[in-house]
Amino acid sequence: MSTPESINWPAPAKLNLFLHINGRRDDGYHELQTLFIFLDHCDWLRFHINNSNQIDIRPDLADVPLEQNLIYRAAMLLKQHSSQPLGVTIELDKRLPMGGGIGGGSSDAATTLVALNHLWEINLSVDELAELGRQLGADVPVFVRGHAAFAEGVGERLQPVEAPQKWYLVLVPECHVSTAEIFRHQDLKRDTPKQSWNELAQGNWHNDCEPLVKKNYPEVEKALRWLIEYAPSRMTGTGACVFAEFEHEHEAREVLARMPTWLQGFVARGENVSPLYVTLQQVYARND
Ligand SMILES: C[C@](O)(CO)[C@H](O)COP(=O)(O)OP(=O)(O)OC[C@H]1O[C@@H](n2ccc(N)nc2=O)[C@H](O)[C@@H]1O
Ligand SMILES: Nc1ncnc2c1ncn2[C@@H]1O[C@H](COP(=O)(O)OP(=O)(O)OP(=O)(O)O)[C@@H](O)[C@H]1O
Repeated sequence: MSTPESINWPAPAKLNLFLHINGRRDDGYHELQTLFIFLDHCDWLRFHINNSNQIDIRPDLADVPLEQNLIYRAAMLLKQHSSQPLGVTIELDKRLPMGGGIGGGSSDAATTLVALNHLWEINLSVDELAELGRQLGADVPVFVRGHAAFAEGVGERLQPVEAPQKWYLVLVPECHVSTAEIFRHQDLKRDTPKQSWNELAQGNWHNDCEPLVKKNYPEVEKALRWLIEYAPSRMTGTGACVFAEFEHEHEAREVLARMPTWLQGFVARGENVSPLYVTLQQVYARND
Protein backbone atom coordinates (compact mmCIF):
# COMPACT_ATOMS: atom_id res chain seq x y z
CA MET A 1 0.00 0.00 0.00
CA SER A 2 1.26 3.52 -0.75
CA THR A 3 1.79 5.86 2.19
CA PRO A 4 1.23 9.66 2.11
CA GLU A 5 5.05 9.92 1.93
CA SER A 6 5.20 8.09 -1.38
CA ILE A 7 2.66 10.28 -3.18
CA ASN A 8 4.03 12.57 -5.86
CA TRP A 9 1.86 15.69 -5.91
CA PRO A 10 1.74 17.49 -9.28
CA ALA A 11 2.06 21.27 -9.67
CA PRO A 12 0.89 21.74 -13.26
CA ALA A 13 1.76 24.54 -15.67
CA LYS A 14 -0.92 26.94 -16.91
CA LEU A 15 -1.38 28.77 -20.16
CA ASN A 16 -3.11 32.11 -20.61
CA LEU A 17 -4.90 31.41 -23.90
CA PHE A 18 -5.45 35.17 -24.08
CA LEU A 19 -4.42 38.07 -21.85
CA HIS A 20 -6.25 41.34 -22.45
CA ILE A 21 -5.29 44.34 -20.32
CA ASN A 22 -8.19 46.73 -19.81
CA GLY A 23 -6.65 49.42 -17.61
CA ARG A 24 -4.55 50.29 -14.58
CA ARG A 25 -5.92 50.92 -11.09
CA ASP A 26 -4.64 53.60 -8.71
CA ASP A 27 -2.71 50.96 -6.70
CA GLY A 28 -0.70 50.04 -9.83
CA TYR A 29 -2.40 46.66 -10.38
CA HIS A 30 -3.98 46.03 -13.77
CA GLU A 31 -7.55 45.21 -14.73
CA LEU A 32 -7.35 42.26 -17.05
CA GLN A 33 -9.33 39.50 -18.75
CA THR A 34 -7.65 36.15 -19.27
CA LEU A 35 -8.43 32.50 -19.93
CA PHE A 36 -6.48 29.96 -17.83
CA ILE A 37 -6.12 26.31 -18.73
CA PHE A 38 -3.80 23.71 -17.18
CA LEU A 39 -1.22 21.52 -18.88
CA ASP A 40 -0.29 17.94 -18.02
CA HIS A 41 3.34 19.13 -17.65
CA CYS A 42 4.20 19.57 -13.98
CA ASP A 43 6.67 20.17 -11.18
CA TRP A 44 6.41 17.31 -8.67
CA LEU A 45 6.41 17.63 -4.87
CA ARG A 46 6.72 15.03 -2.12
CA PHE A 47 5.82 15.88 1.49
CA HIS A 48 7.43 14.18 4.51
CA ILE A 49 5.51 15.54 7.49
CA ASN A 50 6.94 15.63 11.03
CA ASN A 51 6.63 17.51 14.33
CA SER A 52 9.84 19.54 14.05
CA ASN A 53 8.08 22.91 13.60
CA GLN A 54 10.44 23.42 10.62
CA ILE A 55 9.81 23.77 6.87
CA ASP A 56 12.66 22.36 4.76
CA ILE A 57 12.82 22.22 0.97
CA ARG A 58 15.20 19.99 -1.00
CA PRO A 59 17.00 20.84 -3.15
CA ASP A 60 17.38 24.62 -2.75
CA LEU A 61 16.08 26.63 -5.71
CA ALA A 62 19.00 28.44 -7.36
CA ASP A 63 18.70 32.22 -6.84
CA VAL A 64 15.63 31.92 -4.55
CA PRO A 65 16.35 32.19 -0.78
CA LEU A 66 14.24 29.81 1.33
CA GLU A 67 12.11 32.62 2.82
CA GLN A 68 11.18 33.82 -0.69
CA ASN A 69 10.40 30.39 -2.06
CA LEU A 70 6.63 30.36 -2.68
CA ILE A 71 6.50 26.77 -1.36
CA TYR A 72 7.99 27.88 1.96
CA ARG A 73 5.73 30.94 2.13
CA ALA A 74 2.64 28.80 1.41
CA ALA A 75 3.56 26.28 4.13
CA MET A 76 4.23 29.08 6.64
CA LEU A 77 0.87 30.75 5.91
CA LEU A 78 -0.99 27.48 6.37
CA LYS A 79 0.90 26.60 9.55
CA GLN A 80 -0.56 29.69 11.24
CA HIS A 81 -3.93 27.88 11.19
CA SER A 82 -2.75 25.26 13.67
CA SER A 83 -1.40 25.44 17.21
CA GLN A 84 0.60 22.20 16.71
CA PRO A 85 4.40 22.18 16.04
CA LEU A 86 3.82 21.14 12.41
CA GLY A 87 6.86 20.45 10.27
CA VAL A 88 7.62 19.09 6.82
CA THR A 89 10.48 18.26 4.48
CA ILE A 90 9.44 18.92 0.89
CA GLU A 91 11.22 17.30 -2.03
CA LEU A 92 10.84 19.37 -5.19
CA ASP A 93 11.39 18.01 -8.69
CA LYS A 94 11.46 21.29 -10.63
CA ARG A 95 10.60 20.87 -14.30
CA LEU A 96 8.76 24.10 -15.15
CA PRO A 97 10.97 26.98 -16.32
CA MET A 98 11.11 29.90 -13.88
CA GLY A 99 9.85 33.27 -15.12
CA GLY A 100 8.36 31.44 -18.09
CA GLY A 101 4.77 32.71 -17.80
CA ILE A 102 3.50 29.17 -17.16
CA GLY A 103 3.02 29.81 -13.45
CA GLY A 104 5.48 27.34 -11.91
CA GLY A 105 6.00 29.22 -8.66
CA SER A 106 2.28 29.92 -8.21
CA SER A 107 1.44 26.30 -8.94
CA ASP A 108 4.06 25.02 -6.46
CA ALA A 109 2.46 27.28 -3.83
CA ALA A 110 -1.05 26.01 -4.59
CA THR A 111 0.00 22.36 -4.45
CA THR A 112 1.71 23.00 -1.10
CA LEU A 113 -1.48 24.59 0.30
CA VAL A 114 -3.75 21.80 -0.95
CA ALA A 115 -1.46 18.89 0.00
CA LEU A 116 -0.44 20.15 3.45
CA ASN A 117 -4.03 21.15 4.27
CA HIS A 118 -4.79 17.44 3.86
CA LEU A 119 -1.62 15.92 5.34
CA TRP A 120 -1.46 18.27 8.37
CA GLU A 121 -5.24 17.75 8.82
CA ILE A 122 -5.93 21.50 8.90
CA ASN A 123 -9.10 21.07 6.84
CA LEU A 124 -9.54 24.61 5.49
CA SER A 125 -12.18 24.95 2.75
CA VAL A 126 -11.19 25.55 -0.89
CA ASP A 127 -12.38 29.18 -0.52
CA GLU A 128 -10.13 29.66 2.52
CA LEU A 129 -7.16 28.09 0.71
CA ALA A 130 -7.78 30.30 -2.35
CA GLU A 131 -7.80 33.37 -0.08
CA LEU A 132 -4.44 32.30 1.42
CA GLY A 133 -3.20 31.76 -2.15
CA ARG A 134 -4.26 35.26 -3.19
CA GLN A 135 -1.89 36.66 -0.54
CA LEU A 136 0.99 34.87 -2.31
CA GLY A 137 0.25 35.93 -5.91
CA ALA A 138 -2.49 36.74 -8.41
CA ASP A 139 -2.20 33.35 -10.13
CA VAL A 140 -2.30 31.12 -7.04
CA PRO A 141 -6.12 30.95 -6.55
CA VAL A 142 -6.82 29.41 -9.97
CA PHE A 143 -4.32 26.63 -9.20
CA VAL A 144 -5.94 26.09 -5.79
CA ARG A 145 -9.43 25.87 -7.31
CA GLY A 146 -8.17 23.52 -10.00
CA HIS A 147 -10.54 24.28 -12.86
CA ALA A 148 -9.93 26.10 -16.16
CA ALA A 149 -11.28 29.62 -15.71
CA PHE A 150 -12.04 32.98 -17.26
CA ALA A 151 -10.50 35.57 -14.93
CA GLU A 152 -11.35 39.25 -14.57
CA GLY A 153 -10.61 42.12 -12.20
CA VAL A 154 -6.94 41.93 -11.23
CA GLY A 155 -7.23 38.20 -11.80
CA GLU A 156 -9.21 37.40 -8.65
CA ARG A 157 -12.70 37.00 -10.18
CA LEU A 158 -12.77 33.48 -11.57
CA GLN A 159 -15.50 31.85 -13.61
CA PRO A 160 -14.95 28.13 -14.29
CA VAL A 161 -15.20 27.32 -18.01
CA GLU A 162 -14.87 24.26 -20.23
CA ALA A 163 -12.23 24.94 -22.88
CA PRO A 164 -12.02 22.53 -25.86
CA GLN A 165 -9.31 19.91 -25.12
CA LYS A 166 -6.31 20.55 -27.38
CA TRP A 167 -2.61 19.75 -27.53
CA TYR A 168 0.05 22.41 -27.15
CA LEU A 169 3.62 22.85 -28.26
CA VAL A 170 5.26 25.22 -25.76
CA LEU A 171 8.61 26.84 -26.58
CA VAL A 172 10.84 27.98 -23.72
CA PRO A 173 13.06 30.90 -24.83
CA GLU A 174 16.32 31.19 -22.92
CA CYS A 175 15.37 34.22 -20.87
CA HIS A 176 13.41 35.09 -17.71
CA VAL A 177 10.80 37.82 -17.95
CA SER A 178 9.92 39.69 -14.76
CA THR A 179 6.13 40.09 -14.48
CA ALA A 180 6.51 43.23 -12.35
CA GLU A 181 8.87 44.81 -14.93
CA ILE A 182 6.40 44.27 -17.78
CA PHE A 183 3.44 45.62 -15.82
CA ARG A 184 5.51 48.69 -14.81
CA HIS A 185 6.63 49.49 -18.36
CA GLN A 186 5.31 52.71 -19.87
CA ASP A 187 4.94 51.13 -23.32
CA LEU A 188 2.59 48.35 -22.14
CA LYS A 189 -0.72 48.46 -24.04
CA ARG A 190 -3.47 48.84 -21.43
CA ASP A 191 -6.58 49.84 -23.37
CA THR A 192 -8.22 46.69 -24.73
CA PRO A 193 -11.98 47.20 -24.23
CA LYS A 194 -13.63 44.80 -21.77
CA GLN A 195 -15.84 42.20 -23.39
CA SER A 196 -18.35 39.72 -22.02
CA TRP A 197 -17.31 36.06 -21.80
CA ASN A 198 -19.90 35.26 -24.49
CA GLU A 199 -18.20 37.68 -26.88
CA LEU A 200 -14.71 36.48 -25.96
CA ALA A 201 -15.67 32.83 -26.36
CA GLN A 202 -16.07 33.53 -30.11
CA GLY A 203 -12.27 33.99 -30.40
CA ASN A 204 -10.25 37.01 -31.60
CA TRP A 205 -7.74 36.50 -28.77
CA HIS A 206 -4.42 38.17 -28.17
CA ASN A 207 -1.88 38.89 -25.43
CA ASP A 208 -1.34 42.59 -24.74
CA CYS A 209 2.10 41.94 -23.19
CA GLU A 210 3.40 40.22 -26.32
CA PRO A 211 4.50 43.24 -28.45
CA LEU A 212 6.46 44.77 -25.55
CA VAL A 213 8.12 41.48 -24.52
CA LYS A 214 9.01 40.70 -28.17
CA LYS A 215 10.65 44.11 -28.46
CA ASN A 216 12.67 43.82 -25.21
CA TYR A 217 13.51 40.10 -25.36
CA PRO A 218 14.84 39.08 -28.82
CA GLU A 219 14.77 35.38 -27.72
CA VAL A 220 10.95 35.58 -27.46
CA GLU A 221 10.61 37.30 -30.81
CA LYS A 222 12.83 34.65 -32.46
CA ALA A 223 10.88 31.74 -30.92
CA LEU A 224 7.54 33.20 -32.06
CA ARG A 225 8.88 33.90 -35.55
CA TRP A 226 9.89 30.22 -35.85
CA LEU A 227 6.68 28.75 -34.38
CA ILE A 228 4.23 30.89 -36.36
CA GLU A 229 5.43 29.25 -39.58
CA TYR A 230 3.68 26.06 -38.41
CA ALA A 231 0.57 27.22 -36.53
CA PRO A 232 -1.02 30.34 -35.03
CA SER A 233 1.14 31.16 -31.99
CA ARG A 234 0.99 33.39 -28.95
CA MET A 235 2.80 34.22 -25.71
CA THR A 236 1.47 33.07 -22.30
CA GLY A 237 1.24 35.45 -19.32
CA THR A 238 4.04 38.00 -19.34
CA GLY A 239 6.29 35.50 -21.16
CA ALA A 240 8.80 34.18 -21.88
CA CYS A 241 7.06 30.98 -23.11
CA VAL A 242 5.13 30.92 -26.37
CA PHE A 243 2.73 28.24 -27.58
CA ALA A 244 0.80 26.88 -30.55
CA GLU A 245 -2.40 24.84 -30.37
CA PHE A 246 -3.07 21.56 -32.20
CA GLU A 247 -6.05 19.24 -32.50
CA HIS A 248 -3.93 16.07 -32.23
CA GLU A 249 -0.81 15.10 -30.29
CA HIS A 250 1.03 13.83 -33.37
CA GLU A 251 0.71 17.24 -35.10
CA ALA A 252 2.37 18.98 -32.13
CA ARG A 253 5.09 16.30 -31.97
CA GLU A 254 5.84 16.66 -35.68
CA VAL A 255 6.60 20.36 -35.20
CA LEU A 256 8.61 19.57 -32.02
CA ALA A 257 10.73 17.17 -34.06
CA ARG A 258 11.62 19.99 -36.49
CA MET A 259 12.75 22.30 -33.71
CA PRO A 260 16.29 23.64 -34.26
CA THR A 261 18.90 23.00 -31.55
CA TRP A 262 18.82 26.66 -30.40
CA LEU A 263 15.23 26.18 -29.21
CA GLN A 264 13.78 24.17 -26.32
CA GLY A 265 10.20 23.08 -25.87
CA PHE A 266 7.70 20.42 -24.88
CA VAL A 267 4.36 19.00 -25.92
CA ALA A 268 1.51 18.83 -23.39
CA ARG A 269 -2.22 18.25 -23.29
CA GLY A 270 -4.55 21.07 -22.24
CA GLU A 271 -6.69 20.17 -19.20
CA ASN A 272 -9.84 21.70 -17.75
CA VAL A 273 -9.35 19.85 -14.46
CA SER A 274 -5.98 20.33 -12.81
CA PRO A 275 -3.84 17.18 -12.38
CA LEU A 276 -3.58 18.31 -8.72
CA TYR A 277 -7.29 17.55 -8.24
CA VAL A 278 -7.01 14.19 -9.94
CA THR A 279 -4.33 13.31 -7.35
CA LEU A 280 -6.39 14.71 -4.46
CA GLN A 281 -9.40 12.59 -5.49
CA GLN A 282 -7.13 9.51 -5.59
CA VAL A 283 -5.87 10.32 -2.09
CA TYR A 284 -9.44 10.70 -0.78
CA ALA A 285 -10.50 7.42 -2.47
CA ARG A 286 -7.56 5.62 -0.84
CA ASN A 287 -8.56 6.90 2.60
CA ASP A 288 -12.18 5.74 2.29
C1 LIG B 1 -0.11 38.15 -15.79
C2 LIG B 1 -0.44 36.85 -15.13
O1 LIG B 1 0.65 35.96 -15.21
C3 LIG B 1 -1.62 36.20 -15.81
O2 LIG B 1 -1.71 34.85 -15.47
C4 LIG B 1 -0.73 37.09 -13.68
O3 LIG B 1 -1.84 37.94 -13.50
C5 LIG B 1 0.45 37.51 -12.86
O4 LIG B 1 0.36 36.71 -11.73
P1 LIG B 1 1.51 36.57 -10.64
O5 LIG B 1 2.82 36.29 -11.26
O6 LIG B 1 0.97 35.63 -9.60
O7 LIG B 1 1.54 38.05 -10.15
P2 LIG B 1 1.85 38.69 -8.73
O8 LIG B 1 3.02 37.97 -8.11
O9 LIG B 1 0.57 38.82 -7.97
O10 LIG B 1 2.28 40.12 -9.21
C6 LIG B 1 3.52 40.38 -9.83
C7 LIG B 1 3.50 41.83 -10.30
O11 LIG B 1 2.65 41.95 -11.43
C8 LIG B 1 1.89 43.14 -11.41
N1 LIG B 1 0.47 42.81 -11.60
C9 LIG B 1 0.00 41.55 -11.40
C10 LIG B 1 -1.33 41.23 -11.63
C11 LIG B 1 -2.18 42.29 -12.07
N2 LIG B 1 -3.47 42.06 -12.30
N3 LIG B 1 -1.69 43.53 -12.28
C12 LIG B 1 -0.38 43.81 -12.05
O12 LIG B 1 0.03 44.93 -12.26
C13 LIG B 1 2.19 43.81 -10.09
O13 LIG B 1 3.12 44.82 -10.36
C14 LIG B 1 2.91 42.77 -9.26
O14 LIG B 1 3.92 43.36 -8.50
N1 LIG C 1 8.84 27.56 -6.02
C1 LIG C 1 9.16 28.49 -6.92
N2 LIG C 1 9.27 28.15 -8.22
C2 LIG C 1 9.57 29.10 -9.14
N3 LIG C 1 9.80 30.38 -8.87
C3 LIG C 1 9.72 30.78 -7.60
C4 LIG C 1 9.37 29.85 -6.58
N4 LIG C 1 9.33 30.53 -5.45
C5 LIG C 1 9.63 31.80 -5.73
N5 LIG C 1 9.86 31.98 -7.03
C6 LIG C 1 10.20 33.28 -7.68
O1 LIG C 1 9.10 33.65 -8.52
C7 LIG C 1 9.57 34.10 -9.81
C8 LIG C 1 8.51 33.78 -10.86
O2 LIG C 1 8.42 32.40 -10.97
P1 LIG C 1 7.41 31.61 -11.89
O3 LIG C 1 8.13 30.40 -12.34
O4 LIG C 1 6.12 31.41 -11.19
O5 LIG C 1 7.21 32.63 -13.08
P2 LIG C 1 6.11 32.74 -14.15
O6 LIG C 1 5.85 31.40 -14.75
O7 LIG C 1 6.52 33.85 -15.08
O8 LIG C 1 4.84 33.15 -13.32
P3 LIG C 1 3.55 33.92 -13.78
O9 LIG C 1 3.10 33.44 -15.09
O10 LIG C 1 2.62 33.56 -12.64
O11 LIG C 1 3.95 35.38 -13.78
C9 LIG C 1 10.88 33.36 -10.00
O12 LIG C 1 11.75 34.08 -10.84
C10 LIG C 1 11.44 33.22 -8.57
O13 LIG C 1 12.22 34.34 -8.25
